[in-house]
Amino acid sequence: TGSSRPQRMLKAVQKNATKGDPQSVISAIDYYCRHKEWAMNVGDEKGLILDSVLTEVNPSMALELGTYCGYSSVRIARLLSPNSKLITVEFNPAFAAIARQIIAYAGLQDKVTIVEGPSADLIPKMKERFGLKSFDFVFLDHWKDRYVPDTKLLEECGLLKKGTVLLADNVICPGAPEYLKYVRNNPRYESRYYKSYLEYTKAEDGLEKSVFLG
Ligand SMILES: Nc1ncnc2c1ncn2CCOCCNC(=O)c1cc(-c2ccc(F)cc2)cc(O)c1O
Ligand SMILES: [Mg+2]
Repeated sequence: TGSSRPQRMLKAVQKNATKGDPQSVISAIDYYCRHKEWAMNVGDEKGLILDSVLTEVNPSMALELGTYCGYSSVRIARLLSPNSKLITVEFNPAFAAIARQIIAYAGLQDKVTIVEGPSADLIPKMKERFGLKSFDFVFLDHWKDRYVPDTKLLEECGLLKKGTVLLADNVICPGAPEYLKYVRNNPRYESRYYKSYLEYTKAEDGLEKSVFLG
């Protein structure tokens, strides 16, 4: 059997990016996915919005749900201050294996912890496993029908604090309509939509930024 799309993406990084240079890893993936083979990375256009929200929040502890090949893990980790950390959760072991190699190629392995398994099982174990109190920033990019249950779970597990920023990918395409209803009609969140485009396409998509008010 041949290679997988994630394996071909890793090869493109190893061929076209510079080891230890996160921006070159990001550019190599964006070039490959725009000109050779589409893949479900947050991409360069929504990636600029992610960058600007991250720079504003400057999180000490960040959580990502849905690692895929590690593109957004690299985008997030490259902007973290020293001693700040990213925990990223991936369900699919094959994706996690590629992500680990792409994150290491970017030289960001010391800032990123990849945890494999379903978010529903892992979120309740976060405090004890990582000795953390709460997250300052959460990037939701996993199964779109898990956005609401996992947000509720984060609340119930006391992993959100006043001011924690949730940023959700794909709220238009593939869409997360239940999530938009949940955060927009909820007095505990201050929500805002950033209109953009589905990665590497002209289709509409966007990010929803929701600040937890405590
Ligand atoms: N419970 C869990 N815990 C941990 N990990 C978990 C989990 N459950 C699942 N996973 C990992 C699943 O990751 C994939 C989720 N992402 C997407 O499905 C996605 C799809 C498109 C897309 C596809 C086709 C089109 F035509 C148009 C758009 C674009 C995107 O930007 C996407 O993000
Ligand atoms: Mg996405």
